[in-house]
Amino acid sequence: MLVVKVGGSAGNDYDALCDDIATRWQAGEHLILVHGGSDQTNRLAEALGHPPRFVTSPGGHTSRYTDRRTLEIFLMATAGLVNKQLVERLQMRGVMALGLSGLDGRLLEGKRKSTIRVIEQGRQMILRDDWTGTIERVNTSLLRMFLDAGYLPVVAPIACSTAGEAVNVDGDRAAAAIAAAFGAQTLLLLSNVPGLLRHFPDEASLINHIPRAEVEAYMEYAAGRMKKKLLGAQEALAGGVQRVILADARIPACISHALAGGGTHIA
Ligand SMILES: Nc1ncnc2c1ncn2[C@@H]1O[C@H](COP(=O)(O)OP(=O)(O)OP(=O)(O)O)[C@@H](O)[C@H]1O
Repeated sequence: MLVVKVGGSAGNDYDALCDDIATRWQAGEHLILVHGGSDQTNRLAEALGHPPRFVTSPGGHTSRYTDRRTLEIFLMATAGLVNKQLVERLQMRGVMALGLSGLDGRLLEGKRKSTIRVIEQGRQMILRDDWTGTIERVNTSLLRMFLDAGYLPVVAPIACSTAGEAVNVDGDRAAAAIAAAFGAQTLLLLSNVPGLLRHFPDEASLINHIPRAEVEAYMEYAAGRMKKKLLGAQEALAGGVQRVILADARIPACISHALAGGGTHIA
């Protein structure tokens, strides 16, 4: 089983990705696709007059502040447009793709954090009306049912809280939870960079290999949301996934390229 997560930031080539997926799927490979939606969420938020706001936790992780209106915009853009654009591309290539969010059938279940601690202008603050969460359970039997029936699940990173609310969850960590729940051999985190760069944005400084026990030490090279990818990698490996690859989704045959040694391999 291969779990692939493609980012939603600008620059990724979804057509090339779907070409590669279709070839692999038609050759009989089982895979699950998870995706992000940052760029479309930002555009829609601007268009609707509710611009995005990013906050930094005391631990240094950056995330989208998700008040109720932002959650609704995130649902429209990510579970709506991005999810259906991927499903459409896969269907056009003959793949029986099925779009879902983690809310549907409690595919991804977890805890909502209704308040979050953030650092703003050097001061710690508490923000309320937050609709983000962390995943605690993956409904593997539902995903397995679709896979066994010949469907390729395309999953948007929204989870269902224990109380049944929709919550925004991180896409990389959602993919990690799914990969761990399935005991996947490989988790592929594709985005608009070649992998972890020692000197971002210098692409010649790509780090090819990170020993699994040393991920923490490499956090110092990751700024902003790249930290979440390393965190997701750590969670996947701790959950039994054999290797995590951070690789480029802007190039043709991006999955094959990554599996053949491209990107940053963590194992
Ligand atoms: N050391 C680094 N190496 C590579 N990228 C880095 C590094 N530090 C920070 N980054 C940033 O991380 C970004 C990738 O994370 P980002 O969250 O934007 O991707 P994404 O997976 O497309 O998002 P989403 O799934 O939320 O839509 C890169 O575009 C880059 O700006």
